[in-house]
Amino acid sequence: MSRHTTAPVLVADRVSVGYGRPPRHARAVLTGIDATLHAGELACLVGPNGAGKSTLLRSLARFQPLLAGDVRVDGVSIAGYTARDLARKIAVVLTDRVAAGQLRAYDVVALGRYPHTGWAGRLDRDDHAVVDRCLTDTGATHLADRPMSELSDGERQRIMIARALAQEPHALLLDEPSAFLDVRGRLELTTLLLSLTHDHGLAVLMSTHDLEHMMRHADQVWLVTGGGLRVGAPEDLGLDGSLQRALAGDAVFDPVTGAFQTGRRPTGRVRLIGDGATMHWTRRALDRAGYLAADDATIDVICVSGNGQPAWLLRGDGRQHTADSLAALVALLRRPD
Ligand SMILES: Nc1ncnc2c1ncn2[C@@H]1O[C@H](COP(=O)(O)OP(=O)(O)OP(=O)(O)O)[C@@H](O)[C@H]1O
Repeated sequence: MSRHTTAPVLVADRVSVGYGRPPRHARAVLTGIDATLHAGELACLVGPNGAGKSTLLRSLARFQPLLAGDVRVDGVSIAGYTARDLARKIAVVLTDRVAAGQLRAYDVVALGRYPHTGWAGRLDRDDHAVVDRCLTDTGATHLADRPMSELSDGERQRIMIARALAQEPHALLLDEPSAFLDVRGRLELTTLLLSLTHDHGLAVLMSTHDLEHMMRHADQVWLVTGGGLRVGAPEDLGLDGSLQRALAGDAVFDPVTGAFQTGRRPTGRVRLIGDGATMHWTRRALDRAGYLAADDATIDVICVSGNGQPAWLLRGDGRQHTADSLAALVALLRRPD
């Protein structure tokens, strides 16, 4: 499928989710949700702790009943699917630990084929090929023979994603899939999800607290705010202040860098001169140390190169020093002479 496939796969129509029995004993966590997940789209579900992200994901996949409204997948209400047919449409990776006993990782991924196999659950050659492919795609081939009970959190997460992919669903819902992954694992997961969505047309909705990932890669953000949901491109939600209001608390969302920063006020100002990577990391070090880069500041910090090594010249207010590291530069700035 092409990168620009935009057919709606999952549509939430005036949905309320929560706990208890409607109407009298229900406690709604989120209400009035209208949202559409499209083929070929990576959507990130974000919001503060306890806002209702897991509850929404579980409800969209019919793991718990809706309090109101309807969810349609490929045009049909989820209430109208058999469990087996729904599993061909939606796969879910939750954070709950599964009791896999002494099952090997391969067997767990093979369980993902259940919507496609006969009642006996016997896998044919094509099914095994799918399982192998899903293990390869998730970088988990080397784990295939290991018992699930012996896997690390990150390794188990890969297997659970492989299992979900083995269902060959149209929509994949993941609850904080990167929570246990190391830096390399996170990058590989991002690459995998972008390939599944943009190259193969899968619709993916994942909850995350990794805002940098969201800002960089999400086609759409599902932002939980005020007991409801606001959907938009990450940049639009950054520009109109929605991310700041919903997520930042005391932190400040910098609409220029797309990053969240603490609400600490800068303690000094410098004029920063330089370019490239040295300039980038210098700005970060100064920012962390509480110095704002401003063109009208009376102290210059000049990024220079000495013998191919970065170095810095600090000049102004009657003093001039050089520093051979950013730590030294920050120490000089803080020195009260
Ligand atoms: N089984 C349950 N019964 C009743 N209330 C629940 C149940 N599970 C969660 N809740 C409540 O529903 C609300 C939303 O919880 P949920 O786990 O969906 O939030 P979340 O956005 O996923 O949070 P986090 O970012 O911390 O994972 C919370 O107030 C939580 O206490």
